[in-house]
Amino acid sequence: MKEVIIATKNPGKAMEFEHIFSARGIVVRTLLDFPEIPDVEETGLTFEENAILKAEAISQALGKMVIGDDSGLIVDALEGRPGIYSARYAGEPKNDQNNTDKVLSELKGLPEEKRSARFYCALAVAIPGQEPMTVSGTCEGRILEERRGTNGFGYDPVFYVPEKGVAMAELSSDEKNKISHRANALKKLDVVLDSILEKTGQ
Ligand SMILES: O=c1nc[nH]c2c1ncn2[C@H]1C[C@H](O)[C@@H](COP(=O)(O)OP(=O)(O)OP(=O)(O)O)O1
Ligand SMILES: [Mg+2]
Repeated sequence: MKEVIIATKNPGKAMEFEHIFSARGIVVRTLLDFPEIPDVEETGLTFEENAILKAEAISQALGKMVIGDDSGLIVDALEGRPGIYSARYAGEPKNDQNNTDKVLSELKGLPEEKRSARFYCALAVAIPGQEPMTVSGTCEGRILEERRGTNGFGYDPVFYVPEKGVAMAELSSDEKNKISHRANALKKLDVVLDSILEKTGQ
């Protein structure tokens, strides 16, 4: 059975990767399966740098091909914040509820046309002894005035997806996994992933 290791401790991301890869007969393992591996410090200044930091640290620790995901929410009215600091926007320990509350309160009273935002996902592929490669994907939308829906994770309840007419957290996982920033980034990996799996024998 083919296997892909994702350098994440986020259960929401883990579920999405499992969902997308299982359709192709690939088993996903995440850091939730390796609790002994310490956290990777996200000291990069871009999503790509952080995705590489995560992928390379875990690839080195396990001696295998590993994919890192660094993602977040970019809000135009906030000059791109929370951006790479999305996970810890309202401080540490990270808390989705507090993070979304902070964005909602910062945008309070702002009219719809000024609430544009996008999700961004950078994926890095690290293979022992090789230079890492990255791909990215986005998903355009706007910030709602209050939470809607209970699916997904993170900022999904406050992110309106115009093409669907609902909040991201109101989409089924099937629907989200067709249009999300993560899915869009993964589509760009599609072409190379099969040959990588062949070469690494994973
Ligand atoms: O599809 C998404 N729907 C809603 N919110 C999302 C999504 N994708 C990323 N996000 C938010 C969650 C978190 O606030 C930040 C990611 O931060 P990020 O450091 O990449 O992930 P994380 O710390 O949760 O787990 P890990 O680093 O172990 O992969 O952006
Ligand atoms: Mg993180």
